[in-house]
Amino acid sequence: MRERMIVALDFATMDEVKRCLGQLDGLIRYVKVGMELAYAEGPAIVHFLKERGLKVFLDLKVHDIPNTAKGAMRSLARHGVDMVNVHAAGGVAMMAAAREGLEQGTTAGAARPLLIAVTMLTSTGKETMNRELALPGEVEDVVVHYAKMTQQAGLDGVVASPLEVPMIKQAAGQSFITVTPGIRPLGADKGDQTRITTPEQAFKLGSDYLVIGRAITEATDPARAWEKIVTDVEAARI
Ligand SMILES: O=C(O)c1cc(=O)[nH]c(=O)n1[C@@H]1O[C@H](COP(=O)(O)O)[C@@H](O)[C@H]1O
Repeated sequence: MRERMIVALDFATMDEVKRCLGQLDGLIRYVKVGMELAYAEGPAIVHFLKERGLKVFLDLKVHDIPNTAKGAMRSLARHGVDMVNVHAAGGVAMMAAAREGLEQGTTAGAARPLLIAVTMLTSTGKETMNRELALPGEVEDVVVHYAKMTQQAGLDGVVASPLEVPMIKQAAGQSFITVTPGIRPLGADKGDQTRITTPEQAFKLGSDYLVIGRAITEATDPARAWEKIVTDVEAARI
């Protein structure tokens, strides 16, 4: 189960990452490098984390014309990460091009990183989606539509809220991967997230990977926060 809990290292410097990893030493297996850290520290941060034996989800949410997305993925593949992502809203042609680029860039004999697509950001609620993004209907329906597009493009899975996982699995099959942020242990501050669940609920709903950031990284004692989540999930017998 620990292999399926990805800690979001949303920091701006290598020093902050080192401090956080020190606090979580020996506990975590999988981390996420997002835009803040990747733009500040570059590919060196990925190599640093891989050298420490951690799996890395490089979350750069590529969203561009197909040719550019393909080139971006070709470059990202060279860094030996385990998972990368695009925005499903870029469309089927863009996602298929991204996959092609990723395959071209992967070193011969090495495993291709998992390629997943962000559906509707977990910070977006129905009201915002309907009014600002001019997408009518329910968030779940749009998420499932994006999941089907993602599958059609030959990607491995999607990023969504745990709340949508059962519908995604029903539409795309059990082996279609779901990576779910929007995780908040009971009592944790919701912050900018809208579509949230507890870690226990996320696993119960069938999420393959949980992405957890501030509930761990901003805790007074990150190791204790991590262990509490693990204990709660185990107590729920998931
Ligand atoms: O692609 C992502 O990882 C992502 C997609 C999404 O819809 N929502 C979302 O929160 N994320 C990321 O997941 C992490 C969630 O962080 P916390 O809200 O602090 O747990 C952040 O690093 C976000 O960038």
